[in-house]
Amino acid sequence: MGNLVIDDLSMRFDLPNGGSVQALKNVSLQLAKGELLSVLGPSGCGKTTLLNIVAGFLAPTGGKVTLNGETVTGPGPERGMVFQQGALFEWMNVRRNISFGPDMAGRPAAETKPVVDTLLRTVGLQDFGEKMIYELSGGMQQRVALARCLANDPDVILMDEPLGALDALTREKMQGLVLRLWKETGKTIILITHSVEEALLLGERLVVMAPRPGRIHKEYRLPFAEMGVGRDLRSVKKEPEFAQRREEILGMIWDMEEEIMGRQEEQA
Ligand SMILES: Nc1ncnc2c1ncn2[C@@H]1O[C@H](COP(=O)(O)OP(=O)(O)OP(=O)(O)O)[C@@H](O)[C@H]1O
Repeated sequence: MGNLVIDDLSMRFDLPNGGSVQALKNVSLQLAKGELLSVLGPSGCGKTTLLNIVAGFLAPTGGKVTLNGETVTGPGPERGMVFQQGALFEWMNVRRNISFGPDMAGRPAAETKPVVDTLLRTVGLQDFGEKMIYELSGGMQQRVALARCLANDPDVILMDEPLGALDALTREKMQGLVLRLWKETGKTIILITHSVEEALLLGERLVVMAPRPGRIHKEYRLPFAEMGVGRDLRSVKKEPEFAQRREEILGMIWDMEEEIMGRQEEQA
């Protein structure tokens, strides 16, 4: 039995004009503790909706999510979320951003301080604890977001395009950090990305979703995340199997997008 069970999820949004959108239909997935799943798919295939249901921000119209046997009915500290950007508290320094969850939970400062010190070192920000968020680069801000999430010691980390706003070089460094954190912490991670390369590099499992209705189109089990731990990720991308998978998945998503365009032209 998986640690996180997504069981036959469906989500229909009712629209003000009386119509509705079937954002997800019969999506099932099981993640064992410590698995890293990346989710790819064309725009509108329900990736964010899926993550928001697992986070407990949205209630599904069908099916359910359970974590360690408990049904998810709302947000909870055992499920941490890392967004693309903008979710940090600008008016607090780095240290206070990271300790926010434990502070809110009423943990004593003397207990939290060493945890924050360790996390600052883990994400390479040991000299930046007293800085304000606006003094940091985008990559550093995402390091804070990761540390803040880890400070709550969640069982599952949900990442919605966490590296999407970063420049290419910073993004590559951060991909290495995500892999290292995954291995060091043993957390279960679901990562949404629009980048096929990122999904291949970081996902030991990868799900490609299809739109209208949002559903699982294909699932892979991949060796690259394991290969990439502690290794230059550019060398992983040079593996022949990596290039082959990249072309296969790019072609799959291209075909889906062509079909969506075709349908939109028919409707116009
Ligand atoms: N609150 C809402 N009300 C109505 N429709 C919604 C709502 N949220 C999402 N949708 C619709 O559900 C579908 C799935 O949206 P979702 O944002 O989950 O897709 P996505 O794969 O994350 O897209 P993207 O890659 O562009 O972020 C889309 O057609 C979207 O318009």
